[in-house]
Amino acid sequence: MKCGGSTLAALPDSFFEDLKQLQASGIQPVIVHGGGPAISENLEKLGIETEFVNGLRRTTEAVLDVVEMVLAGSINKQIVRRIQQSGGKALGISGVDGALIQARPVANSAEVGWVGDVTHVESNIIQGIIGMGYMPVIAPVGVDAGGQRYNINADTAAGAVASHLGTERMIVVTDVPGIMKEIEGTKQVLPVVSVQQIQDMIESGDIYGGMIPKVKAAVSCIQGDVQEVVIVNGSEPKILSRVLQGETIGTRIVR
Ligand SMILES: Nc1ncnc2c1ncn2[C@@H]1O[C@H](COP(=O)(O)OP(=O)(O)O)[C@@H](O)[C@H]1O
Ligand SMILES: CC(=O)N[C@@H](CCC(=O)OP(=O)(O)O)C(=O)O
Repeated sequence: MKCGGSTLAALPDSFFEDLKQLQASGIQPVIVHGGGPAISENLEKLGIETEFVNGLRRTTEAVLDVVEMVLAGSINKQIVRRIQQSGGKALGISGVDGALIQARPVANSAEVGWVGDVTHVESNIIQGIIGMGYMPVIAPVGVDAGGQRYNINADTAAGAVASHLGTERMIVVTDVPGIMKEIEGTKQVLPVVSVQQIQDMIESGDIYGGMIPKVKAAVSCIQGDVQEVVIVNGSEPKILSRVLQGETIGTRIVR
């Protein structure tokens, strides 16, 4: 599951209770989280300028310090604490620990700086945490063999984790009820979207901004073992169990 920074603060206690119940019923959720708004807030407090290039934060060494502090620090621990408060068992880890998320510079690194693409995920670490009875909560910071850190878009990191784990499904929890499109003057949630429709909607501008890395990550993981990616709003009651029960909610992205 990917939990977006857009929705983290607004997630109700019932979201974490639902998660705990899923864990207790034998389902093994794995969380990769974002935290874009909290990073921007902290950069602003420190007087460090921030800018996005095609949805990716331009990441200097100074920005990287704040990204790691916020993602692997406060945000990661906030999620762990909320799961524990609901009675669940969670263990927070960043992509740097155990070289969990291995990365290399993105193709346009001259423009965006220390932003990474995922080259490998040490999925045995995730399996080990699950094996100990804990829910892994992963911050999307990557590392390479030389010890360099990378800022990785959380959707990209979640897609790579889902692919390497070979999970059946990735749920993307965000602040909108799914992929929306204006149909006959009203904005509607599309219940199912194919890879071809996604390409058309990016070209037409119906999918823009923060939705672009989500759909790109979805397309890349459903070309592997992942069967479907579901985009949902985290503030809807019992959203995770409703998706798992097969309710028509949010947007399902299928091959
Ligand atoms: N077609 C679309 N349907 C729904 N949301 C869209 C669409 N295209 C762009 N968006 C935007 O994507 C945003 C979600 O991405 P983002 O803000 O990065 O969230 P997160 O922090 O959860 O990753 C929505 O709030 C919305 O503004
Ligand atoms: C390279 C890049 O842009 N990284 C993101 C990482 C956090 C993220 O993706 O958080 P959301 O899911 O809340 O957007 C950033 O610096 O904001």
